[in-house]
Amino acid sequence: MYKYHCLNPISDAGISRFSEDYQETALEDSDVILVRSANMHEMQLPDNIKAIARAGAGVNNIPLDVCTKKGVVVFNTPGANANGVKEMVIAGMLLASRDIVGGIEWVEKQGNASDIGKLAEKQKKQFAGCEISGKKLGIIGLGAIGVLVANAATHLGMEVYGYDPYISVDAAWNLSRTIHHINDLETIYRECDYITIHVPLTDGTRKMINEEAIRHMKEGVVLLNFARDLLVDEEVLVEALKEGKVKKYVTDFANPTVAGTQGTLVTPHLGASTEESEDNCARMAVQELRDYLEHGNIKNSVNYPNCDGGICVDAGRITLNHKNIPNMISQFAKVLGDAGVNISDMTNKSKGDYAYTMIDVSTSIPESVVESLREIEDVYKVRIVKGE
Ligand SMILES: NC(=O)c1ccc[n+]([C@@H]2O[C@H](COP(=O)([O-])OP(=O)(O)OC[C@H]3O[C@@H](n4cnc5c(N)ncnc54)[C@H](O)[C@@H]3O)[C@@H](O)[C@H]2O)c1
Ligand SMILES: O=C(O)CC[C@@H](O)C(=O)O
Repeated sequence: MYKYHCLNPISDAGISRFSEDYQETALEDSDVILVRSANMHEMQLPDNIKAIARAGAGVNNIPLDVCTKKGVVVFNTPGANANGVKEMVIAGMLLASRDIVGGIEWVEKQGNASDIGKLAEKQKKQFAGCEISGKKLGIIGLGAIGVLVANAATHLGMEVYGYDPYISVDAAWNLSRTIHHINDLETIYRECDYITIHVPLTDGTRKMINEEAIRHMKEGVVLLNFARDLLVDEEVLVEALKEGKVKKYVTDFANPTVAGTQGTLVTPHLGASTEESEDNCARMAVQELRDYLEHGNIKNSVNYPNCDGGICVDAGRITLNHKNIPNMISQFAKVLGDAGVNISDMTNKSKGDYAYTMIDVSTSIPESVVESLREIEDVYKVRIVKGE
């Protein structure tokens, strides 16, 4: 029986894909964790945890270093909620361009006034705005969301400038040919009427929209942030809103600095809150966990390499999460050889400083072998996937 624990509500479209061999349990008893935005940084991770699946894209709520050194594989669900966010970004650009919200509120205030139609015609000019068609949109980060926003904005008549020095081949293939590929952020800042940011929050991207960046932007620019609030120096941004340098700040992250501040349009982290996105993320997350628990396969991990050994057809399968340093494989082979365990297949993959080894064997695996493998320095986790 495998055991899972959910730190946030996870769509039943995914949970229902756990077979009868799975049971929801308390954190301390579980093998794997499903999470959305719950902050895990202060959490004590029980030793039995083997994997965490983030039903979403951003993993800044998960202590990756701690997990990696405990041999805990962290998955996310790339692209599964990208369409939901894309639609919010388009809505954000429209809401920032025309005072639709102000207009709706005005009508609500009139109640059932009999002359409301006449009044509306008189008052409507205060809610007028501009169209997005023909304007320049700068997109920072051309991943799953950035590409969808770029293509949709192009179809809405915008001229799109895209910046992503690390763009993946897949993303590049999916990008409309009409998009200007920009190699420096200054061009985006100088040229664009709307700028939207779609990069992960890391030490390298924290506060990338700072005083200097804003200084280079066009007067009256609209800034959209559906990625993470800490990407923007919001203290500086609020000043820029007061001065009119930035016309509107559309953000999906409510916090005391921006909530209720003049010039902001703030939503409560709604980007991925659609039935479709929640279902897609949950389905992908559960699939990743099952493939890892049942077969030892890794797909879409942010801290360990992809590894696909399919279904084990031999007597046993052992997996090891370890440091990516010389002499590890020979130590594993020696332990198995000394115990008379024959290796029938072996895969070793690495990602940066960390590696994952999958060994299929043609005989059963004695407990003493597992213990010896665990004793090897810089081995973080040893798992018998099959053949105990
Ligand atoms: N508001 C929401 O509900 C919501 C939903 C999904 C994702 N997000 C946030 O949006 C982020 C992006 O999501 P995604 O699905 O597009 O992720 P993704 O991984 O598909 O794309 C991120 C892109 O950013 C690029 N990048 C990284 N550093 C960069 C830099 N310094 N400059 C320019 N580009 C850089 C990467 O090369 C990649 O192409 C997530 O990390 C998450 O924080 C928010
Ligand atoms: O789970 C959510 O609602 C938000 C997800 C989003 O922030 C993400 O990074 O994918």
